[in-house]
Amino acid sequence: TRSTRPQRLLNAVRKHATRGDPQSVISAIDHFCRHSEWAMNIGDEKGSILDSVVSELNPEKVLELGTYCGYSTVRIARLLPPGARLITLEFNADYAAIARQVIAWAGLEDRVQLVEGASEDWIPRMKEHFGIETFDFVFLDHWKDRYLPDTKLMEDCGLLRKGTVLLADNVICPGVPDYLQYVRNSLSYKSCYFKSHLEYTKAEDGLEKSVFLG
Ligand SMILES: O=C(NC/C=C/[C@H]1O[C@@H](Sc2ccncc2)[C@H](O)[C@@H]1O)c1cc([N+](=O)[O-])cc(O)c1O
Ligand SMILES: [Mg+2]
Repeated sequence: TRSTRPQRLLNAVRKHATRGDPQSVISAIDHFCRHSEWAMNIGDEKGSILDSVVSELNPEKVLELGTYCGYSTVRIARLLPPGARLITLEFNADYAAIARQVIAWAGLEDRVQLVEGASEDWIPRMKEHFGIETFDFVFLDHWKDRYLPDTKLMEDCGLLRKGTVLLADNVICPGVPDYLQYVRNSLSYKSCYFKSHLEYTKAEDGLEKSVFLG
């Protein structure tokens, strides 16, 4: 049977990246997506914005919604101190299997916990199952119609604290209008837009950074 695009992306990582070198994994995926096959990773341009937000925050507890092949998981985890933890939720078992190998190739498995399942099922279980009190940073990059309900669910489950930062991918393309309207008008958030481009293209896209005010 034909290989899948995530499998071909993993092959490119194994072929061109150095084990234990996260930057080489990032570069191998970006090269594959620019020159071989487009894939829905955040990419290098928006990825640099993600890097600057994470570096400024130095979060201990991170949640990522939507692992896909693990590209942004590697981008975030490579910037975390060894004691920090990144929990990443992925619904699709095939994507999860690829992402585990990408994360391992980067040598970051010690600070990443990939959980298979749906965010709506796992968000309510973060406290009792993972011993998480609150998250310092949340990266949203999963199904676009889940950004808003999952944000409200995180609020209701007490997983956000004063100062928690939410960073949402694709707020222009494909777009998340209901989520944008909410974080930009709610008195519980201070929100700002980082204009950029859709990964590996010239189309406009951007990231929305929203600080929870409690
Ligand atoms: O559709 C997009 N992303 C949806 C991503 C979804 C990812 O999250 C889980 S779903 C899940 C994971 C966890 N919990 C519940 C559901 C899917 O299995 C996939 O791995 C997208 C599309 C474009 N584009 O240009 O079309 C560009 C992008 O940057 C995108 O992120
Ligand atoms: Mg995205």
